[in-house]
Amino acid sequence: MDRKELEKMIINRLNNLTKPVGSLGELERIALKIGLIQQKVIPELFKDKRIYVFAADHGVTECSISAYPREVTKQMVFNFLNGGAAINVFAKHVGAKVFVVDAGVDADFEDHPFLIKRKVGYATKNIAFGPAMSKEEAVKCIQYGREIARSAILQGADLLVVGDMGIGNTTIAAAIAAAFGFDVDEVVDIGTPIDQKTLERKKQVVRQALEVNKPDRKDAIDVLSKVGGFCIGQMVGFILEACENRCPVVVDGFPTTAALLIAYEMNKNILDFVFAGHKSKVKGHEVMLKYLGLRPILDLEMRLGEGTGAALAISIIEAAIKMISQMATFESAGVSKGSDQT
Ligand SMILES: O=C(O)c1ccc[n+]([C@@H]2O[C@H](COP(=O)([O-])O)[C@@H](O)[C@H]2O)c1
Ligand SMILES: Cc1cc2nc[nH]c2cc1C
Repeated sequence: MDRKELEKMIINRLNNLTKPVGSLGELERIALKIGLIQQKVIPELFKDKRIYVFAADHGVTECSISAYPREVTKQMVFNFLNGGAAINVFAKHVGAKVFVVDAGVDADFEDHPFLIKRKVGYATKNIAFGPAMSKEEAVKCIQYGREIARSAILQGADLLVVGDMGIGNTTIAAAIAAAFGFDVDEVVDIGTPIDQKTLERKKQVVRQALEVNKPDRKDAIDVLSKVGGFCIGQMVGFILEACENRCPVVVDGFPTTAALLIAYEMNKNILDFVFAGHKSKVKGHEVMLKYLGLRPILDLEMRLGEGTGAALAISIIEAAIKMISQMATFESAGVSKGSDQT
C-alpha cells in the first residue's frame, strides 16, 4: 500500500474512534506515526523495548566545565550495570531492558551480560585545543553504533531508546550545535549544576573549540571528529541504522539530540522514525528540536540524560497504540456521530 493511502486509512480510523475528532491531540499524531512506521492501520505493541546508554569521556573536562569529575562516567557505568540508576528504575517501569555501551570511558570493565564493549579510546582529546578524534575514529564510531543497532534489531528489538552518559557531554553537545550554526549563547547552558563563572568559561571553551577547529557544517564527519565525542559518534550510527531499518528510535535530551543533528545531516529521511522523548531543561534542547521539527512527548523539567526522559515517553507511545487498537469505533459501540465526523 502506498504511504498516502495508508495515512488516509489511519486518519479515518482515528476519526471513527468514540471521541470527538482530534480530541486526543498529540496521541493521535503518535499513533499515526507508529502506524506509518509499522505500515499497519492498527499498529502492534512493542515486543522487545531496549534502551542503549552510550558512555564515554571527553578531553574537554580538563577545562573544568562540569560540576562533577570525570570518574563519575565510569562510576555511573557500574551503577547502570548494578541496576541502581534512574534509567534502571524507569526502564523497569516501562518494561524495557537497559544495555550500556562503553564507547570510550576512561576505565576498563570486566565482561557483563548488559555491557557492550566498543571502546574507541579512553577519552577524546580536548576540543579547546584541537580535534576530539581523527576522521578514522569518527567513522569507526559510526560503524560501531550501526553494528549495535543492527544486532539489536536482528535479536528482535522493535523500539530503541538512545541514552547518554559522559561528564562533559553538554559542552560537547553545545559545540556540535554551534558548529551547525546555532548561537553559542543559545545552546550553552547548565548541564550538571555549575555557577555563573563556570558557565561563562563553558561558553568560552565552546567558542575557542570552534575557532581552533573550524568544523565544516556541511561535513557531518568533520563536525563529529573535531568537536564530537566517542559516545556521540556511536549514537549517530545507532540512530541511522535503526531508522534505515524502519525501527522507531526515541531520543532523550540535549546530548542525544546533538547526535541526532549529525545523523540528520547524513540522512535527511530519518525523522519519520524518530520520536523526541522529552524536552530537557537545558535551554539549547528546545532550539534543536524546533530546528528538527520534532515535538517532545514530555516536558518534565528533567536534565539527567541516561535515556530517562525517552524511557518515560515509551508509556505515552504505548498508550497511543492502545488507543488506536483497542478503542471502540462509533459503529461498533453504537454511538452517534457528530457534525465534526468526516
Ligand atoms: O539529557 C540532557 O538534556 C542532559 C542535561 C544535562 C546533563 N545531562 C547529563 O549530565 C552529564 C553531562 O553534564 P555536564 O555538566 O558534565 O556536561 C551527562 O552524563 C548527561 O547525560 C543530560
Ligand atoms: C550522578 C550523575 C548521574 C548522571 N547520569 C547522567 N549524567 C549524570 C551525571 C551525574 C553527576
